[in-house]
Amino acid sequence: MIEAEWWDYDDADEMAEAVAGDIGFIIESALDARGEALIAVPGGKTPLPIYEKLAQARLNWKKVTIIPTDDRLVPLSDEKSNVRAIAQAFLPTGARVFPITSDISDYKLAGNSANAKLADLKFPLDLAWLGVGSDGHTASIFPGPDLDEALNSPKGRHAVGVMPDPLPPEAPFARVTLTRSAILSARTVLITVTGEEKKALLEQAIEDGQSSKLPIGRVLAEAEQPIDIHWAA
Ligand SMILES: O=C1O[C@H](COP(=O)(O)O)[C@@H](O)[C@H](O)[C@H]1O
Repeated sequence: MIEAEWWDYDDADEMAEAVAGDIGFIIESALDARGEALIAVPGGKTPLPIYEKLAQARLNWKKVTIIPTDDRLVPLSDEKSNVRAIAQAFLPTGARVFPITSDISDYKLAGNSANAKLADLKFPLDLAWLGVGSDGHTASIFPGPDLDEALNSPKGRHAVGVMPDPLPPEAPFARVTLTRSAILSARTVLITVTGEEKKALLEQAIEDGQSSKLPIGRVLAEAEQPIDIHWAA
């Protein structure tokens, strides 16, 4: 049974303020408890105003490592690169922004390389912050030949390479993504979405649970922790 708590806002600005406050608190608690924080943040467009607010928080950013939940296999200079937007927002704070892609075009090898890079970090994540695509993907867990590996890789396998099928028109690239086990081992899991369409999709995915056809439903179905879902119209 998925335990989800919804937080509704009138607009994206109000949501950005509230979510940045919550994430700031999560980071501060991790710094107090362990002296460092490791968080994964989504790419795409929805999180951009939240990055901006969060980057204004007064935190000991030098002890914070930020990784993308997933990335597109494009050069770091490409505006579709998730880590590029994360770096633009957070490098000025002094945080460590950790790319999970490299210059490897074979997506399976790129996934292995991301997994090897992530072995240098201290999991579990303090936060897995997820977005949801209008097709129901989350991170870069998509329908296609790699769905099973992304969902069912064993504990300790943090990342895999994926080829979405169909390719999403807004960013038609092979990807690397955190696995479901890496996401769900996080101390906190938080979702941000906007718009009525994604709200309805997420409600249906939660209701369907294990039998959901959508990656977000399949990920959440295995969650043992309560999930906070922040939604703005
Ligand atoms: O391609 C991606 O899409 C999802 C959703 O992005 P959004 O702009 O529709 O919120 C995102 O969470 C993921 O990280 C990204 O690679």
